[in-house]
Amino acid sequence: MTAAVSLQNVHKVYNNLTVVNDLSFEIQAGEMFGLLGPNGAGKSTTIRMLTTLTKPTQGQIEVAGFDIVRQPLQAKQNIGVVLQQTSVDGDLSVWENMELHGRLHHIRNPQRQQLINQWLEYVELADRQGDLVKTLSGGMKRRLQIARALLHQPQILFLDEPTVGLDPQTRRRLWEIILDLNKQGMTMLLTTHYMDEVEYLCDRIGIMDGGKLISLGTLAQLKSQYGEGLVMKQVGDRWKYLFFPDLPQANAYLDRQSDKTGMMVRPSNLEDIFVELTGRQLD
Ligand SMILES: Nc1ncnc2c1ncn2[C@@H]1O[C@H](COP(=O)(O)OP(=O)(O)OP(=O)(O)O)[C@@H](O)[C@H]1O
Repeated sequence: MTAAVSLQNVHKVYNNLTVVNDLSFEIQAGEMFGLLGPNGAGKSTTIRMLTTLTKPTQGQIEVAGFDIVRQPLQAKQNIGVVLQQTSVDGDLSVWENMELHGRLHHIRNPQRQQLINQWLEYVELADRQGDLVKTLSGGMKRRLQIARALLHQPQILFLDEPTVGLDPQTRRRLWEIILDLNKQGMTMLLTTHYMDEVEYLCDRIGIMDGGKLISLGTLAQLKSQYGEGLVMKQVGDRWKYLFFPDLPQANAYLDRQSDKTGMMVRPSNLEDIFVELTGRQLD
């Protein structure tokens, strides 16, 4: 497999503050990669560098085989971007937003019209094509952003917190779209605060904290690294977590305790691993 995205020793410094600190990882073609981390971890800054919106202070980034500093235009032609702030123009119609993006990417007619139709159908917005974007719901705006990001047929899609602020049903609908695109071969990187989102969607997970990548692997790898069985022990008003390689060993530990008050056993999950790694809960 070829690396679709590659970061080598990437740093980003704002006003003497290092917000991305020596980040190195690769995303393979066709992979769905999730960057998870608390507020301020550096996820958005990483996505902004990967999508050429800001330059790394140090280090090398290649996207679709192009260096993002030396070949930003070629890199941009190969990526689609859905950022946190809904960046679709509310005073233009759905169709006009797509049309504008198509023109900016020099997609000629009739292909432009055909692609606009195709992607609006795909995200189920064809019947709203004449409506002003400001009349759409949050979920519809996000679907429009995705359709627009796909219009120039990128190989890699970057999604910065794609489901933040959406109701559970709308999140599910977006997840289905994201999974379907990935099934069609799209390489994806998404950032999120939500554990269930990465557990459901991502092949591999990178956990960031304080600008650093503190863990990287599949969910199964992370669980086997930290332990699949968990004993929770109440100490005062806090829970102490004890990891065990598997559930039977966690149960065996509990059985050996003469006083089991305030203790319980369960399989570990990503959130437990995150808390263990960072000492913090996610929002
Ligand atoms: N343009 C900027 N100038 C100065 N500092 C910045 C700038 N952009 C981001 N930062 C700082 O960089 C750090 C990382 O921010 P970033 O937005 O990348 O984190 P994040 O993991 O995406 O957080 P969130 O989940 O809240 O979006 C923060 O301390 C933030 O204040």
